[in-house]
Amino acid sequence: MLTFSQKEESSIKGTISVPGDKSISHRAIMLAALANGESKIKNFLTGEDCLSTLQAFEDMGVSIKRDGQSVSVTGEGLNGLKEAKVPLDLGNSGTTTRLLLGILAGTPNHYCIYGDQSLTKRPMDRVTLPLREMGAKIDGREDGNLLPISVRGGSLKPISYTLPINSAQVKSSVLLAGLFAEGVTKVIEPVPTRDHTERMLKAFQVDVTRAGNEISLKGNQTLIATDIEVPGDISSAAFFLCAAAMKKGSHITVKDVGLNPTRTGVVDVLKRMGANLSVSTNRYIGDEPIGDITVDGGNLKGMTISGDDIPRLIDELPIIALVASQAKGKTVIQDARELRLKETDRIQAVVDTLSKMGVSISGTEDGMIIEGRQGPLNGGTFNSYHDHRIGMMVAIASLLTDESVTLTDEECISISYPSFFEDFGSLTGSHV
Ligand SMILES: O=C(O)C1=C[C@@H](OP(=O)(O)O)[C@@H](O)[C@H](O)C1
Ligand SMILES: C=C(OP(=O)(O)O)C(=O)O
Repeated sequence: MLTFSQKEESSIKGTISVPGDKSISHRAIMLAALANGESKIKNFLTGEDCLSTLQAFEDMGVSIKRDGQSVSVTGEGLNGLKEAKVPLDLGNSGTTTRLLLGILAGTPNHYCIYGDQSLTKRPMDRVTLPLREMGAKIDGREDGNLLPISVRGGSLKPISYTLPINSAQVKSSVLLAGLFAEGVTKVIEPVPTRDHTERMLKAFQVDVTRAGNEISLKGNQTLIATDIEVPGDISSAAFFLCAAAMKKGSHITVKDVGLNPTRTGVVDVLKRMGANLSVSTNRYIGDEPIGDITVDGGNLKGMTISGDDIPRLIDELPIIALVASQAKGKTVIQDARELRLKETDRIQAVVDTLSKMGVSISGTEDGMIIEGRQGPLNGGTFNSYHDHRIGMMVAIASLLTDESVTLTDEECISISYPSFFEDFGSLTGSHV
């Protein structure tokens, strides 16, 4: 339990670097484990989700050494994974589960996977259905939709798969299974989703091509070990970018953050809301752009966020909803039904939390409608719903009230941002 007691007039100031990107850290361990030779990963995210990925591959016999944020992985090629002696515990991580299922589908061993209470409720048929179509034997509760799930993979045939939902996890799962299939696997994505898997496969010298919205990959290619530096996570940076944008007098810079255009929806939305924000792309690490984002606090206006914007900021929607509560006019979020299937039902959690803080907000089937109020919020005691992004939203909301805000079950924030409270303290000058 944590209590925040900032003053309403306090602004946030300073320069930070946020921890490594969660999506990229997962993929770095996975691809390095499937490669031949030693890959060194710098700035690996030591959040619990990525540690679940690391542990799962160690359990499958991959030699992994970690020293803080530096990880060395020695892969033995596509067929190098061993049968694990234990069921694989994937904790709270949807990305680990869905991407790993793609890999296990191609591996001729038997595996059992399970996770925490939240992960056990999340739908897996979005990947188990196409993976079964490719030939994997998968079983689990609700006919393979819910964990625990068991897999016996091997002898996959390629498919051409049009994503029924706009999900990078599903795209990546099918592409990773495609590495093991005889022939060319194709994934068609009607709306672009984060493309870290495709970019990183190229870094491991896999020939993966894109023509329009169709991504193709031939099976049985050799992944060549490579070194990877993980950019800062823009989804973590978003909490402080949003905080600064809505607090007048604020001025912050987040350095060395990933600027992959499939992830920068939050930057575009803040700009469209009128935020004073500048981005400089400094360099590429691997195929991923990286740079600094500076934002000054000011007046914001409401807007509609929908369609192709959604996958580019899906994890940022809780904090964007909070920003909307401080903007002038109404903000409408649509086409974000997926939010109901995250670590918790994020539409319900955001609506309940912000309503209790005094915001006029309502949930819809696929989004939220938020009336800007531009006044101080109510304090009180709030729960994270065991969802890291809801917990961080509450912490940032505490900057918008002069009443005290207490957050319970805050430990879950270390799932994606283990040093969140240090950065919060350094930018707000407060000790929590
Ligand atoms: O591929 C990834 O690394 C992720 C994809 C997104 O999920 P969906 O693919 O389910 O939209 C996102 O919400 C998640 O935090 C990470
Ligand atoms: C939805 C998220 O992650 P995952 O799906 O990997 O649990 C998230 O980090 O917000």
